[in-house]
Amino acid sequence: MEYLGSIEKPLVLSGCAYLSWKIVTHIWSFVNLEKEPIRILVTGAAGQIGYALVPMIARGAMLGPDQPVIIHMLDIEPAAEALNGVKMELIDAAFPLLKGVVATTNVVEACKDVNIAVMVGGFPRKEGMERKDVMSKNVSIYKAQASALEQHAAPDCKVLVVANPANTNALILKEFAPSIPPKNITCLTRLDHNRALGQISERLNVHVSDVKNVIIWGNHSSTQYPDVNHATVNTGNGLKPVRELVSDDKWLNTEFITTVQQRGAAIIKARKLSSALSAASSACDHIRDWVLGTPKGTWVSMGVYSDGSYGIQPGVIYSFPVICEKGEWSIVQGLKIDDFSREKMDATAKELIEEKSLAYSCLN
Ligand SMILES: NC(=O)C1=CN([C@@H]2O[C@H](COP(=O)(O)OP(=O)(O)OC[C@H]3O[C@@H](n4cnc5c(N)ncnc54)[C@H](O)[C@@H]3O)[C@@H](O)[C@H]2O)C=CC1
Ligand SMILES: O=C([O-])CC(=O)C(=O)O
Repeated sequence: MEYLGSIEKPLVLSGCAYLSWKIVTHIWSFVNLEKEPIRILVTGAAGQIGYALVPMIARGAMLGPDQPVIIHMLDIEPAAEALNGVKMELIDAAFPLLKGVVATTNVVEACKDVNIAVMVGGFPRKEGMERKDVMSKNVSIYKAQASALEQHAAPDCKVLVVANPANTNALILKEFAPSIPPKNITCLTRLDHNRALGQISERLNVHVSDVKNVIIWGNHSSTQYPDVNHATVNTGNGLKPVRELVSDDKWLNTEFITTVQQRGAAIIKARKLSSALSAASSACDHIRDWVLGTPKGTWVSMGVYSDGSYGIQPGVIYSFPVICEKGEWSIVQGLKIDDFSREKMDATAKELIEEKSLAYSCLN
């Protein structure tokens, strides 16, 4: 600056200061720019999963801490008063991200312009029942709600079916909403995936976030196959295969599998109610990863329409390992499948094919 005279120097300095101030305010205006709210439908919102799920969504657990949301809640007429109570509590909790609440028993109003639909509404199974025992009651709900979603939701709406039998309800929804792209219809097996991570973490006494890449194949039922053949643990000294660390194939091939398969029943036995907080939390995980992407090197399990990968015939919603990027899931390809896995993957596929024909017979 030596070459500047006493008049130019203050002018240049104040010019620089002005420019810096402009840059800072410009960046700040971007940082502060509030995103448009996303509309999220929760059906069965007056039920126990709904009651756990809506505050998680309103707190940002599903779409992140800077994403405003408008929650649409649907339930049936007998639950209208309870639903209104949930709405009152959402207002009372003064969630900063919550920009609006629609609480209704009208399916058209509920589906209007929603970007994400979490379908929890239905009848839960009770102690001693299999998930397919609630089939006849629930598939007809999913047939009816398919057309409402197709006609009134946002065109790119992402759908997650939670209510049981989750895979088959999702399939019925897909079949009766032909204009919704099949890739936008999924079902929840993330709870099973998280349960498998939890069991490994307990067994190895490592933190659950250090365990990754378990797989749930197939149906969200007692035939599902929780597979650890590709799972790893971050030991702090690199990634090690779960099989090597557990070093007990007998446990991994028997008790581990049945514990995960039967965990829903164990919760029902203990609580006399089905899993609600873990189901709600896993539903948030499912949508968050789908919309915002899976972390690099990590896959998750999602029930998606089979494209024939791993020899699973198209025509069923089957849980696969997926990675998500830019709002799209894709099935992880090329994993080696041994004979033990093959048999279990086929058994759960067979159950889904049977469930499909049972579902259709319930609808006729
Ligand atoms: N995929 C998964 O990982 C899990 C699935 N589930 C399933 O989720 C479903 C919900 O479970 P909970 O919340 O415990 O049951 P819940 O009985 O407490 O709540 C279900 C709600 O759905 C409502 N509902 C019934 N018919 C409806 C309709 N046509 N439209 C809108 N709402 C309707 C009910 O009035 C009730 O408020 C069950 O089918 C259960 O088996 C439960 C846990 C995990
Ligand atoms: O077992 C049930 O009926 C509820 C459920 O789907 C689960 O907890 O996984």
